Amino acid sequence: MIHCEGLVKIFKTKDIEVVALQGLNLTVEDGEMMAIIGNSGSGKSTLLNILGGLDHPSAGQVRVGEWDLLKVNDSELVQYKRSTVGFIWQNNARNLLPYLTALENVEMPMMLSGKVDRAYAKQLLEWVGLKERMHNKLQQLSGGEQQRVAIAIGLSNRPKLLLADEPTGSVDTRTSDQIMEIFRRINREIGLTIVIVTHDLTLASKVDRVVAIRDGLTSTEFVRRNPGLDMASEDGGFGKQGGLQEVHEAFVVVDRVGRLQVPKEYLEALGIGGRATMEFDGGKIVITPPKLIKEEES
Ligand SMILES: Nc1ncnc2c1ncn2[C@@H]1O[C@H](COP(=O)(O)OP(=O)(O)OP(=O)(O)O)[C@@H](O)[C@H]1O
Repeated sequence: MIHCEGLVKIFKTKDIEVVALQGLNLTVEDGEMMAIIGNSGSGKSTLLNILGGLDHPSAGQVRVGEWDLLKVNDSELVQYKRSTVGFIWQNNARNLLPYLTALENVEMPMMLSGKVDRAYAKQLLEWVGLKERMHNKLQQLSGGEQQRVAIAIGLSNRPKLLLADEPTGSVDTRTSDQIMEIFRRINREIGLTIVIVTHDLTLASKVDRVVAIRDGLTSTEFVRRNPGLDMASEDGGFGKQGGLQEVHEAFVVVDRVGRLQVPKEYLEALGIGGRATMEFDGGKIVITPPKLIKEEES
């Protein structure tokens, strides 16, 4: 579904350039539900905005389905956004219209794209657990319910890919669990590919694969040890404390030409700056601080 290779995004302002993505590689399979984690400023939203067609990449490759997002023109991009991708933001509910009902809010974007499908709008609200509340005005719904209306809207154009940026960032744990349950269901039942950006490791531990971004590059991948395990139980089947390392195996990402990212903490601990020594001992690759030439000579 998604294929990024060497993806670069540079933001240029008057006097500075920020390289937000520095040659990022990422592949997401059709029907996969995965999460992207990373510190603030690591490039997560930049990546999501590019995948959502909201921002243009600077260089590299980025394909979503049949679309080449580096090459699309403006009218193709409109088509891409209408036909392929759905978006959910942390504060999506803020963009809803308080004086319209939940159902009317879901129908609104359908109207803007020229085709209202009331039966589908109702089905979406049923999927997100708002069957009984679809005729209530938005202002009569709780924050969590409004976020679920926003999810229904994100699905209203029947996307093939759903992008969610901190979708549970401003809701309580119960609503957060409900939202993850909705994602899981639509992922299973209609095979929708879902990419979730989050800071929340508990949330991330509920998906099969988590990709960590550091400084605009994919650095580590966490793959679930037991993907067959039923995730429907309250704690995702992992115990309440199910952190990433407990549930997933961590792999460092090595790109096609052999580049990998060594965590800054490791480098600092060993005092490695611009250079290091690398040795292959037949079973391991060992990176050590460079030996001083003087030492070698003595
Ligand atoms: N429009 C912009 N103009 C200039 N710099 C930008 C712009 N958008 C993002 N950046 C910079 O790009 C880098 C990556 O930002 P991005 O928002 O993608 O990070 P993030 O991982 O989503 O962070 P957060 O978790 O805080 O949302 C940051 O250094 C940020 O300051």
